[in-house]
Formats: sequence, C-alpha cells, structure tokens
Amino acid sequence: MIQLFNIGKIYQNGAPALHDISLKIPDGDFVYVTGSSGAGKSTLLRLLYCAEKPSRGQILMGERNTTRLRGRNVSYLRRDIGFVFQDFKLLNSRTVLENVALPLQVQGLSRHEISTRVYQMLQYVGLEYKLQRKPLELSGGEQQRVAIARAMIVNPRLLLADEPTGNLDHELAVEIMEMFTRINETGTTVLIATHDKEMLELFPHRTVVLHAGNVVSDVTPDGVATAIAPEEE
Ligand SMILES: Nc1ncnc2c1ncn2[C@@H]1O[C@H](COP(=O)(O)OP(=O)(O)OP(=O)(O)O)[C@@H](O)[C@H]1O
Repeated sequence: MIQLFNIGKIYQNGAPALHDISLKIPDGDFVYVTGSSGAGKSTLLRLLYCAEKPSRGQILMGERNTTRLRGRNVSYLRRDIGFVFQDFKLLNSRTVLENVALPLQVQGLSRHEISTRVYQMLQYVGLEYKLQRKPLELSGGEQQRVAIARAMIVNPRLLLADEPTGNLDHELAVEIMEMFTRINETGTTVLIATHDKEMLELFPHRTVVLHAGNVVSDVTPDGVATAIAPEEE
C-alpha cells in the first residue's frame, strides 16, 4: 500500500505545485493521475520516485516512510520502482541491450544473469531481434517499449509512467497500454500520469484528477468515489 498524507510541494523558486494531497493506493492497483497542464501530475510522480522531497506531509510505501530518505536509501527504494518517461530518456549512444541492462549493472549482478534477464525482458516487449540497435534507429513505439523494458527489468513493485503515450500515435498508444495492463496483471502497481482522454476511456481504471495541486476527484470505473474533493478556500 502506498499512502500519501497531506502532501504539499513548493519548489525552491516558490512555485506551489501540490497543496494537500492525501491518497491511498493498494498494492496491485492501476491508477491514472490526470488534470490540466501544471496541475501537479509529474510532481506527484517525482515525489513517489524520491526525485523531489515534499515540503510537507508524509509518504509511506509499505512500512517505509520515504519522505526523508537520502543517498543510498533512495537507491534501495528505487529498486522497487520503475519509471517510464514521456521522452523515453534512453541513452542514444548505447544499444537497446545496454540500455535495458543498465539498472541490473547498477545492482552489481553477474554478466550471465544480466544477459539472461535482458533477453527475456526484450522478448516480453517483442524487441529481442533489435537488441543491438541504438535507440534512434527505432520507432517511437519501439523506443517506448525499450523504456518500459528498462523500467521493468528490476521487477518493480511499482511502475510510474509520465505521459507514456503522449508522443505516440493511436495504434502504438494502445499497444503500450496493453503492455501496462499485462504488467499490472502480474501484480505490479501501475500509476500513470496522463492527459490522454482516449486511453482513459479505452482502458478504464481508477482516475485521480488533480487541479492546481489538489485532488478534485478520485473515482473507479464503477463510479465509486474513493476520495472527497477538498473544499474551496
Ligand atoms: N522543477 C521545477 N521547478 C519549479 N517549478 C516547477 C518545477 N516543476 C514543476 N514546477 C511547477 O509546478 C507546477 C506543477 O507542475 P507539474 O509539472 O507537476 O504539472 P503537470 O500536471 O505534470 O503538468 P504537465 O501536464 O504540463 O506536464 C507548475 O506550476 C510548474 O510550473
């Protein structure tokens, strides 16, 4: 279970990004975070990834309070989290295989184990025949699949994806969403920040709507509201 208690975030330049976010995300859930540009979606994901610290409030992941983690403890936490970025963030000078292998090298696994796992993961995303290619030799959808493979190679308990279909045409976006569905079916909690209304309709899941740094609605496809919008000040 991931729990956020009264999370606020003000960036160093004084920009308020999140006001008072409280959320509970059970293990194995599939949740969209949506809302207009600047609503705070990416900030929320970055806080969960410990790429930013909240200005106030607490975040619990399982038993761990991640709010004040530093250094090596952040690296340990990230072993349980995969992050997929809209712009892929692949290393263009490295091959597909090297990109996907990177998180395992950081963990210090043996070369044999790394190559076995990378090959299996690339098979899973259907790219095992392109493992010696460089990212820029691939289509956008293929690059996104490499990014997903890199995020999933550590068997994360939580997969975070920031606008993962934003750069893709309809067919590729559906393909990527089907991949997230399969990943979720294996028990991984999936949290996707997205504007993509079409995907929200095609793949309905619990949807948290942010507006100006607050949760204004939180509903599951059967219409049950799991949080009440905060009252206007
Ligand atoms: N690194 C930063 N430094 C200062 N302010 C930031 C930073 N990142 C985001 N902000 C501000 O925080 C607010 C929330 O931004 P955030 O990127 O989380 O929104 P978003 O909902 O993901 O938007 P978009 O859909 O446009 O990506 C915005 O006002 C933004 O300008």
